[in-house]
Amino acid sequence: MAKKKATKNKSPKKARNFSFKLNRQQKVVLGSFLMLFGLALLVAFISFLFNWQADQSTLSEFSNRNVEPRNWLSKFGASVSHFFIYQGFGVASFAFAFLTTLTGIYLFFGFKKAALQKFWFWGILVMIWMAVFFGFFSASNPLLGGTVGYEVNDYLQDYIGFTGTIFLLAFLLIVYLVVRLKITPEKVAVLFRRTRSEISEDFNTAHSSQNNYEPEVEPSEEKVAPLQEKSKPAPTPEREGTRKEVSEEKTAPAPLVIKSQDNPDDVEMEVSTAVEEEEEDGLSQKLVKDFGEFDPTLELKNYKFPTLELLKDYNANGGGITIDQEELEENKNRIVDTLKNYKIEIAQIKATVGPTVTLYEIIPEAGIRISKIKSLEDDIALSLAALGIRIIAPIPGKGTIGIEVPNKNSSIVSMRSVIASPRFQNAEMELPLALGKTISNETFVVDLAKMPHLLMAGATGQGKSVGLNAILTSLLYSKHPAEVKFILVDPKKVELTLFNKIERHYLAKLPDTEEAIITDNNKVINTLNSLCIEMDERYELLKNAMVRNIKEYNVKFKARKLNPEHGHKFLPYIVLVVDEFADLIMTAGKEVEAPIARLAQLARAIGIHLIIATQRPSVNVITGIIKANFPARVAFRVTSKIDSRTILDSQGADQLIGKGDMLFTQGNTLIRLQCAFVDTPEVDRITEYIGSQKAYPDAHLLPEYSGEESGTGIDIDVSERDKLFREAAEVIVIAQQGSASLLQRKLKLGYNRAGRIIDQLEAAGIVGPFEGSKARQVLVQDMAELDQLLSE
Ligand SMILES: Nc1ncnc2c1ncn2[C@@H]1O[C@H](COP(=O)(O)OP(=O)(O)OP(=O)(O)O)[C@@H](O)[C@H]1O
Repeated sequence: MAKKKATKNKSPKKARNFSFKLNRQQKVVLGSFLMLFGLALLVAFISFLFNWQADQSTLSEFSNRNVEPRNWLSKFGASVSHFFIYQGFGVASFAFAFLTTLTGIYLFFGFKKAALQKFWFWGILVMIWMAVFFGFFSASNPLLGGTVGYEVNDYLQDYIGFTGTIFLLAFLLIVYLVVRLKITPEKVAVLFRRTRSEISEDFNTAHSSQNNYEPEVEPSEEKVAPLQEKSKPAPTPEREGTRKEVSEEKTAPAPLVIKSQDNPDDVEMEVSTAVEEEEEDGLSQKLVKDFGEFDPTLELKNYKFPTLELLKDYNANGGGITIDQEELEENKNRIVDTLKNYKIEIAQIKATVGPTVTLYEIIPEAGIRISKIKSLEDDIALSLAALGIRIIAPIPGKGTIGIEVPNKNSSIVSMRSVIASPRFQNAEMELPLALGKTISNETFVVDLAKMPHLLMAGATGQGKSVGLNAILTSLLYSKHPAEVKFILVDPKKVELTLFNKIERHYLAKLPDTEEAIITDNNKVINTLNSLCIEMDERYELLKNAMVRNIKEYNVKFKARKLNPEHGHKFLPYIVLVVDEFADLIMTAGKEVEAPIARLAQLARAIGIHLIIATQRPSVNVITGIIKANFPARVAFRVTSKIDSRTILDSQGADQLIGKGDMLFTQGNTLIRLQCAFVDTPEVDRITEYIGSQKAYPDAHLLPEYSGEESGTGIDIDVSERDKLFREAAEVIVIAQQGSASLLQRKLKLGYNRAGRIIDQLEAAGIVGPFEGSKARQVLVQDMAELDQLLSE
């Protein structure tokens, strides 16, 4: 709109009214004049350097046509040069000739004028500086500093002395280098380092004599680009200077050419439109050029990722998978015999030995019904005298039937082995999780960002907590503290405490809370609601940045295309981990279910991911709405087929053997995995290693959420008051303490009901508004006052 308006206003008619607005022809004429005039000055100045003494006597006889100066531009050249060089700025006057020529070029080609103004501003300052600098030597050669240089230098020396003048000039030089050429000590250091490495590279490759000046420029320029991409310090000042000019020259004429082709008569307004666009886009490029890409890790730039040595190597002590030929043969024979008893002939059998389970793949003879084999599950288990046999009929995508038989001696899948595996190390994922190893002993890595939430279930002691630790460890080994934040909910109070050590690196919490790890279920509600606010804020940022997800947003932010002054900031991923979800649902019910469902439905695009673990995978814990939004699920061993169905929508989890044996699904197929094992001492070492490093001043703060209870104007109908309202009021007034937990204890209420009564008491004016972690103020002093209030 604005552009259109500007374009419309600048009609050619109007433009003609302003004498300083030149049309294209005028610009070309004036440009060519200035170019040639600048070149003439250059020629005259050069000639003056050689002939100034001989020509000096001719200056006073300008009108005498018989006098012929030696200057290549005759009388004009001698006079102008004398004026600029001798009486003016000395050799620094060459800058004037250069600036004039440059102005001509800009007008001739129609480049944008903003850059030109800068050239003149800085050019004149440089000219004066050089004149004063050369003023030191004017006594031996008056051409060096010119009269201006000599006089100013002399003047300065009178007042601040020789040394003072040198200091002043040195300071001005530094100002120029820093402000104009943007040279900083860091950049010089980088230049120095790079030049050194380039020299040694050149030395190593031993380029022959072809390696003259020109080809050398190319490769070094090429090297600059990737360096900048990687947000490393900017290129050398000289190169940067030239790059800037080149880019200005390259970008500026482009619109002109297009416009002049489009509409040759109306060049002026077209050019001004183009400049507007240029500057918008140019700013981010310039910022990236000047400061490199935004680096979110800069604040903790010396942060060191935990090393592999912190993890125990279980395979070092004779661990690892051992193939027991005898056991394999025995199991094979039993499978074949059992099936034979039921008249099922086998065409082929193949075994794949995994860490805890061996998969026997069988191809039955033609004409055998798969359901028949499936129904023999218990019989096969009986004949093999083994627990945890699972029959997969057929194995998806393979056309075979799988029988999984637990190994007599299972081997531990160490966290170290999965973290060190190339699959994890080279994973190009946003949030890689090394969950464990598959039955064919391949490391299994998934991207939490793609899941986008994970539901975990398993009976007590089957490996859930180890699984959660493995997930958190994976993220600690792959993500910088600036890139991911955890919110840990641990009602058991003991499982995740170790992560307290990394509070100021990796954890997020509500403002004004002391502990980052949430152990109180009541506080979870506030955190979840605060996360919903964070989600809404992030969506707003994404909308303003016109991107669809957090990845695109952060890429744009790193490229400095989003202005932090407009509220934009680098967004870390947020991973919410709830260790005992059943407990939470029991105490807070709908109040947690609603925000969890909302987050699960909407948070995927903005980088909030939920990992929810539960011992009791019953339908009132994992409700339909939660299940629908958690397509990725992990089941450790559960106690019943019904539990298995609740979590996986199919049986199988009840046939697992425990100790980290698990089934993973992200849709249709079930994958059997042995979870990576990470022990408490290992987690302790990792968190200690991270915690001992420099941290942020505080944990990542979530948006403030004051709690719904604080809602002013709670308007509750008297008829809707709880049956226990009066008793509750009495308890509160007697104790003079307005807390829901007091009501819970005294009246044996659930948290929800107690909270509702507190709301009603607030509406009745008996207690004050919600005050964060403090109990509410009781507004009624004694029972008499309460009686009076209630009778009213
Ligand atoms: N991946 C694994 N590999 C080997 N052993 C494991 C693995 N996971 C768990 N175990 C064994 O099982 C034990 C119990 O695991 P864990 O504490 O994770 O169970 P849990 O499901 O969290 O139990 P609870 O719900 O009672 O906390 C561990 O101490 C460990 O000995």
